[in-house]
Amino acid sequence: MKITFIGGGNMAGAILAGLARQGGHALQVVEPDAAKRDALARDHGVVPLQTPPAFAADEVVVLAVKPQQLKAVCEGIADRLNGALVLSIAAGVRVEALSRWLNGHTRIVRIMPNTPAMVGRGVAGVYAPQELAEADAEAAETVMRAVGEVVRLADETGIDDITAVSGSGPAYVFYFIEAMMAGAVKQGFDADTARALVLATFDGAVELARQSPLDVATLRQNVTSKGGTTERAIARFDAEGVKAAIVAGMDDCRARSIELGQLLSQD
Ligand SMILES: NC(=O)C1=CN([C@@H]2O[C@H](COP(=O)(O)OP(=O)(O)OC[C@H]3O[C@@H](n4cnc5c(N)ncnc54)[C@H](OP(=O)(O)O)[C@@H]3O)[C@@H](O)[C@H]2O)C=CC1
Ligand SMILES: O=C(O)[C@@H]1CCC=N1
Repeated sequence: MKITFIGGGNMAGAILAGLARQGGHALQVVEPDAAKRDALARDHGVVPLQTPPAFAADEVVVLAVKPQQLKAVCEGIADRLNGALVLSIAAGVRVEALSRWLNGHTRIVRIMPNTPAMVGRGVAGVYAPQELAEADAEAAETVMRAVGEVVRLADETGIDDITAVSGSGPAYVFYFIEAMMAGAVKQGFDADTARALVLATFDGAVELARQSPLDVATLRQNVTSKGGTTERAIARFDAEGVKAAIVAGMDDCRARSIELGQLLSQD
């Protein structure tokens, strides 16, 4: 597949790294920042471009700029698409607005990826409007399957839902890792050892959760001996409302996705 990314930032870089590793694709990136462009060319063999080329109907264009940059980018490529399949990874912005900005273009699929795509362990939600040819939806899934798992979403609101879970989710996990590393350093470990201990703990716990027939709550209870040490830690987390704060933060994340869509789709 010939795939051109418009925007070569964090998320595009992660997907391009995965696609390049898989091989077999002709990859291009349009990115104003020369340093980012050159790094993608050097590290992943992506053809760097300063301005969008003319596309063809058998090509894929991935819109990978910030939601606030999307309208200008769409208007800039609308008359160069020539029927190409457009995949938007932007948070919030709905198909209806994209289509309007792209002069009525309808071959549009929305995707909510996440940055572990960089190491082939992403999770992406894919929403294709019902009117779209199934082959286009499958093409979008094929692109994302190169860098991880894919979940097909029946409704566009599913993109808001999945943004709160897996799209933004890696940041929640890194936040928890950061907190545990800070805690480990406080116990006296040097930063490198703290990092190694915490990452190994995450790795092991996730793998155990994946392989075990027990549910996650039971696995947690199995660590938590009555009157023991873990119980104290969890009691403090509960008293500080950690779990409730995470759930509320995810609600806020989803609400921001909807808000972004409403704010940016008005133009
Ligand atoms: N980061 C993430 O984990 C995820 C991000 N997304 C979505 O991906 C999109 C990109 O996010 P992210 O990668 O984090 O953002 P970045 O800011 O890292 O990437 C956007 C890139 O687009 C470049 N750009 C700006 N204007 C243009 C233009 N006219 N033509 C081409 N390139 C342009 C920017 O350059 P400059 O910096 O010079 O402006 C920047 O390098 C967003 O819409 C976001 O919602 C979705 C899922 C996860
Ligand atoms: O924070 C954001 O807006 C983007 C979308 C999902 C992850 N990062």
